[in-house]
Amino acid sequence: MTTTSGLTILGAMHSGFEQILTPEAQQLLVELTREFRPQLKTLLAARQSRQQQFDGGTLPDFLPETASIRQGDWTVAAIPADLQDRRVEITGPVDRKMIINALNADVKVFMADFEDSQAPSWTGVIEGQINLRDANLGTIHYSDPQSGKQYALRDNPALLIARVRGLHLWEKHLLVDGEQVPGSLVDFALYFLHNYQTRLANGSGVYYYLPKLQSHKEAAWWDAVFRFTQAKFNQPVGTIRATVLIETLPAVFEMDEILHALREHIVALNCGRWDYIFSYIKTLKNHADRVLPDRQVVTMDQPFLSAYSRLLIKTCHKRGALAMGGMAAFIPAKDPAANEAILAKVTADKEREASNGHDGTWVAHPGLAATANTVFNRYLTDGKRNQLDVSRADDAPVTAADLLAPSAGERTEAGMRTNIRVALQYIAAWISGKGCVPIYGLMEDAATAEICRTSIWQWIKHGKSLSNGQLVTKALFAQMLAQESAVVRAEVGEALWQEQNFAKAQQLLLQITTADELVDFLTLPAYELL
Ligand SMILES: CC(=O)SCCNC(=O)CCNC(=O)[C@H](O)C(C)(C)COP(=O)(O)OP(=O)(O)OC[C@H]1O[C@@H](n2cnc3c(N)ncnc32)[C@H](O)[C@@H]1OP(=O)(O)O
Ligand SMILES: O=CC(=O)O
Ligand SMILES: [Mg+2]
Repeated sequence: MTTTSGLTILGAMHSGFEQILTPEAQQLLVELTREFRPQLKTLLAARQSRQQQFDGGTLPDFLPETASIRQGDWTVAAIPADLQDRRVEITGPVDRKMIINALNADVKVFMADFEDSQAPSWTGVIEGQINLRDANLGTIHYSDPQSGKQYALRDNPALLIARVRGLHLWEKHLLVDGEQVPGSLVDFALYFLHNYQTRLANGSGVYYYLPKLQSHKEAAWWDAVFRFTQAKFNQPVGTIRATVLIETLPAVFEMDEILHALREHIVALNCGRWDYIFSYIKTLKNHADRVLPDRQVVTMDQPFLSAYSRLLIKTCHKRGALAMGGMAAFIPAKDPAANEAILAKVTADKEREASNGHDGTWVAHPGLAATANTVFNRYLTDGKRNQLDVSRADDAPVTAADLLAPSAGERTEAGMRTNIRVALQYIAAWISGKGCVPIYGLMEDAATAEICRTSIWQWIKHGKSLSNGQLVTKALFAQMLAQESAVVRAEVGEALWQEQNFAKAQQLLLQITTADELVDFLTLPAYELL
């Protein structure tokens, strides 16, 4: 259907969708797309040419042309009162029940996710906007058809921040001038339009998380999008506030520049560790001396990850921005002894972040909020809301070599087989519309699944051997994929195997892992199947 505004809507207009895709929303999408899509394409092309340099042997480094920004004396705009204390944030997809449970959890913030934990099906995207609108209005409720349990918001729910899709994702159900609209702009625009009045009436602002940026020029693009939107709705600069995930290897070398480009809108950077590990693999995919070991040993105490966390804190605090920690992928277990072990691991992870100087952290599940609170409450006593006073100014400088340091650890047959089973199950879930799933006791989302499949691709590319002496080849992978698919088929049962498109997932995993060129994001070919 092509509307009078010039937007073509290819997705079905289910009941209630007209409240989101209103004429005003359509107009905003058309204007934003016409204004910002051409530059976005240039930025995406720049990612490719920069990657060609890394593929040719160049290593990422701090940019000489922006040295004056790094050396300059400046800070970002003051942080609004309701964003000062973010000691524990829960994250999760924009399903109705999850939103209510997240906002009711014992956390300061809920990051409502259109990215790593959300498969962007048409209904998921638009229903997500309905759900967030109702959440901001305070009217959201849900009745579970299976259990009959009723869900509604508690008093003083957590603060809501929406994470939009990454710049690489397109919305195939919406066309402007015959071409797809950037998914990032769809999520941004619809969330702004349907919530800014409610949020401002409540004395707050419109808050976003921005994922997967690769350069300060992309940050400047977002800054321009914010300015355009604020001006259009006669709202002052700073109505919109952003937290930027530093979760790509190129971006870690441009943290000052990203803060500077967004200085009137930014409040924090966040260590998105899972995408960061994925990006380390992808960016350095041709560098035989930087191939990572098993995913299980790439933990935050690896030198390159420790350097990343410390430099992010130092950079943010120097500029007056918060430095958010990231996600431990553990989720609670039913068995009490197993759960105790999980809580101990989460405690250790959060302790490392808090003692480094992070201002807050993420949890994947409400059952982990108390554990994370306990750790951060010990650092935030006597009315302290954050650790902006921890400057790390006396630390030895974090160098490019520190940020790129190779990781010690084995590549094992068990590690490779686990990667296969996890990637297979995750892709099957994603193309069936579910972007975050529990697999073998861990939270798995787009970022963690990317690590699984790119690790194997890189082991094949560089002819790495496993600790048992087996050479990792395309043939070995294909053989293990067939074997592990049979294991998963037995584990999930025939009905789910058929229902969740496991055969398609198996085919896609085979294709992207044995391709000569690394596929940029698994969600790009997977989106064709969604
Ligand atoms: C790399 C990154 O980007 S990290 C950020 C992206 N990832 C995420 O956001 C992870 C979000 N977490 C999740 O989606 C879920 O925790 C999962 C899928 C991993 C596990 O969910 P479930 O299988 O439902 O777990 P479980 O059965 O233990 O849930 C118990 C209850 O907690 C709720 N719950 C679990 N996780 C969350 C969450 N993140 N937010 C809100 N509620 C949650 C469930 O809805 C369920 O509620 P109910 O008792 O009312 O039915
Ligand atoms: O988005 C978070 C990450 O770890 O990736
Ligand atoms: Mg991420």
